[in-house]
Amino acid sequence: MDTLTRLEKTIDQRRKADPGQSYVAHLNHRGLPVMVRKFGEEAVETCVAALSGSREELIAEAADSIFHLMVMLAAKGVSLDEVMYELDRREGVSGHEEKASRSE
Ligand SMILES: N=c1c2ncn([C@@H]3O[C@H](COP(=O)(O)OP(=O)(O)OP(=O)(O)O)[C@@H](O)[C@H]3O)c2ncn1[C@@H]1O[C@H](COP(=O)(O)O)[C@@H](O)[C@H]1O
Repeated sequence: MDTLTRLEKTIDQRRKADPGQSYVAHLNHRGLPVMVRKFGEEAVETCVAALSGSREELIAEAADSIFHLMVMLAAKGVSLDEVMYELDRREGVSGHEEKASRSE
């Protein structure tokens, strides 16, 4: 099992755990707006690290962003498979091509 699949399973198992024992449960207990805000904060911190941080800081912030994105997706009932399916669907379609097809 790959890292993201294992993380998705762990997040699913911890969602309803004791918020005092589990950070995932703590976020779920606080609700969707907090999860969304945390993801937004981590995404901005990733941008800051990309512009002015070290390579190690960028890796750490990227990991925080992915973790918080996955917590938010789980709360919305969206699976990793669905996101991977969407990426697979786009495979081989140039971003330029896709954008042009939208303006037709
Ligand atoms: N991958 C992660 C992971 N990445 C980041 N974080 C936590 O995300 C938080 C982000 O840092 P912040 O400083 O922004 O948060 P904070 O200020 O401490 O918290 P807030 O009060 O603002 O919510 C930190 O507490 C990190 O420890 C993670 N917490 C958990 N996981 C995974 O989730 C699993 C389940 O965790 P628990 O639910 O805690 O058992 C773990 O085994 C890990 O695999």
